[in-house]
Amino acid sequence: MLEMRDLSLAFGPRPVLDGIRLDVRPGERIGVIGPSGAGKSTLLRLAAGLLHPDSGSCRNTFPRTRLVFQEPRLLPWRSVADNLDIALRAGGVPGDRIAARRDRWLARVELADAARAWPGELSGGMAQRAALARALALEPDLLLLDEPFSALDPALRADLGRLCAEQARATGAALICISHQPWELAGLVDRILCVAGGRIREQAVPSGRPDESAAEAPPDRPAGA
Ligand SMILES: Nc1ncnc2c1ncn2[C@@H]1O[C@H](COP(=O)(O)OP(=O)(O)OP(=O)(O)O)[C@@H](O)[C@H]1O
Repeated sequence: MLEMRDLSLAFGPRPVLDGIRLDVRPGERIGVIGPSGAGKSTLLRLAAGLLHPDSGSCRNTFPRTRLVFQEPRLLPWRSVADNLDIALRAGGVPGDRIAARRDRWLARVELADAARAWPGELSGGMAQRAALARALALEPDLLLLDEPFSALDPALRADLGRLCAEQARATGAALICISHQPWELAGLVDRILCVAGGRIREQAVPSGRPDESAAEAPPDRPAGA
């Protein structure tokens, strides 16, 4: 369970987040949208424990939280396989299970043939898939996605979004995914939060691309209510 209560955080004089209340329960899949600079990444970093609020509280009792960033952040001096192995070892996976787990996840993101490659030899999309495999292989129960697919082509973006949502459904993990395209979250999330002006508001989940459904609905109720 992730529980934010009256959470506020400022960088300088202006609060980025101001009096946030949010509950995320196991199995919930949440999209986060909002204008650039509104505080979406800050919200995820607070959830991951990388930042602490100035006031209020952020309580994360999910035992395994993983945050996937916009950039892959692979260790450049280790092979793709080693990048996963190191994370799995640090995550407490028993040594005799690491190779099988790593191979299964590299296959799921179609990188089985790139296991021995260096991160510098990968395309942007391949590197991002490796970073995602590294996160999912740890079987997180809270997966935080900070626009990790934004630089990828739309088809791959949709595939990887589906993979995350399927994995979350299969394992009962909670997922929070930032996106600049609300319609991309259709079918992947149960709730959408819009971050703006330091606050979050719940917003209807679109049913598909804008040409397939009505335009995104206006905010209708406060989040956490
Ligand atoms: N470590 C930091 N130090 C100072 N200011 C910061 C820091 N991190 C974020 N900010 C500021 O806080 C605000 C919110 O940043 P954040 O990255 O959370 O926005 P965002 O909604 O994720 O934006 P984008 O959609 O452009 O990624 C911005 O004005 C940013 O400049």
